[in-house]
Amino acid sequence: MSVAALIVAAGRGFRAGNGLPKQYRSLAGRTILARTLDAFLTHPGIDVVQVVIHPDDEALYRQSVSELAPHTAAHLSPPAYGGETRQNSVLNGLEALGHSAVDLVLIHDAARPFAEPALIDRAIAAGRAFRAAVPGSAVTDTIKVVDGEGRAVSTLDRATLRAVQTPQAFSFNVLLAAHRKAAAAGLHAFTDDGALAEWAGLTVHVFDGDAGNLKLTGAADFQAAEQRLKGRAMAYLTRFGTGFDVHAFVDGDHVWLGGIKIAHDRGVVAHSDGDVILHALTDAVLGALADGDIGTHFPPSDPQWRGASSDRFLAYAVALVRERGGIVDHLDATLLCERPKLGPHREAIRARIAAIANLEIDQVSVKATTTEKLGFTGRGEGIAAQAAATIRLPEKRP
Ligand SMILES: Nc1ccn([C@@H]2O[C@H](COP(=O)(O)OP(=O)(O)OP(=O)(O)O)[C@@H](O)[C@H]2O)c(=O)n1
Ligand SMILES: C[C@](O)(CO)[C@H](O)COP(=O)(O)O
Repeated sequence: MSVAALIVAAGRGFRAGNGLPKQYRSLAGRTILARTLDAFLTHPGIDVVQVVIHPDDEALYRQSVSELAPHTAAHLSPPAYGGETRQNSVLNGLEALGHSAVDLVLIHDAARPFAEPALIDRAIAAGRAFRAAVPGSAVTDTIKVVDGEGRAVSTLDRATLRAVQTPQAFSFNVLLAAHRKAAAAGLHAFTDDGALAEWAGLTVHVFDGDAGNLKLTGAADFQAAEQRLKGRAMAYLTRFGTGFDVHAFVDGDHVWLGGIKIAHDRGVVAHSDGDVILHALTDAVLGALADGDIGTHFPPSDPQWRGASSDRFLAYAVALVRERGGIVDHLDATLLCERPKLGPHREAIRARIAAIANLEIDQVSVKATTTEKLGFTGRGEGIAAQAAATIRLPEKRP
């Protein structure tokens, strides 16, 4: 049985304000969408993850995916485009998934980044048992029906009410048929798939939700989520890693430094593009993770890394930190050579490293020193860089 997660991320987030669609806002250094995707991509019960995005958000989507570890992101299907309403977006995602052999589908809001593995386990089990199942929690407020003037019309029996969340689990074919039927009937505004399934005549089972599975809707929700992650930050351990890299000079007309191509009267001998700053930084991040070095992850014997842009090495190492629920706090590199001079390129290099690692520029430092004409760098035989990375890793995965 193949289980798919369909993540709807095509909304505009009007109620949250802030301009940026809320699923692409950052929470403690990581976008909400990356957090949501990670929960499903790393769950062993999920075989395929389909995301539905707004056509204007391609670049934002790619940025969020770059925060995932590459081996995790490999399980993502190409994104589908959403529609005017959440319901339309779900239908588009189901149609996109229709080409894979999916039996059970979990529909989940991108705006709910705190879905715990146990909740996903419950959704899969209930979906298998009941064909249509939604997570719900008892309500603690008294709920009143009001008229257009704000007057209470009636008070509902709280004991019969449940506040419903996602992920909602359905037999794939059953939900797709119900969605097509609703669209054909001109109905497009069901606020959840459970309601649409009820309309289509299905019996929808309610299983235990999770009070922590917050949907980020208004500004206050973002503050609460930040607070929650700050609370978790108490349980983070700071780790520090160092890196060092050398390349020999040969005939050539440029060098790559910190992801920037710099005209020079020498080139470097390298399997990749020979960017000593990015290589040293990659090793520093891997060092902080205690997870081997650049050669372990990108063997020089592997022809696919010949001439490779070193951007991907650093992006990969940073994604590993984030995949483990960690945060990169600071990257610092020192270039060792007589020439080229770093000064004219320093800000461009800092900006480029910040973009590769998805950091603010004030989290990136780049410095340089000559070695007073001593040693191989002093004689102009080669170029070197050393680097340090400060990261935080959770004692317990968030
Ligand atoms: N046309 C839409 C509308 C919503 N969603 C997604 O459905 C989820 C729940 O919707 P909501 O929280 O209402 O998000 P928005 O529609 O973005 O918010 P708002 O109503 O404030 O604009 C979100 O992950 C949102 O991206 C979607 O994929 N397509
Ligand atoms: C699907 C949902 O999250 C269940 O609580 C909710 O109905 C989505 O509502 P929204 O208005 O699209 O945020």
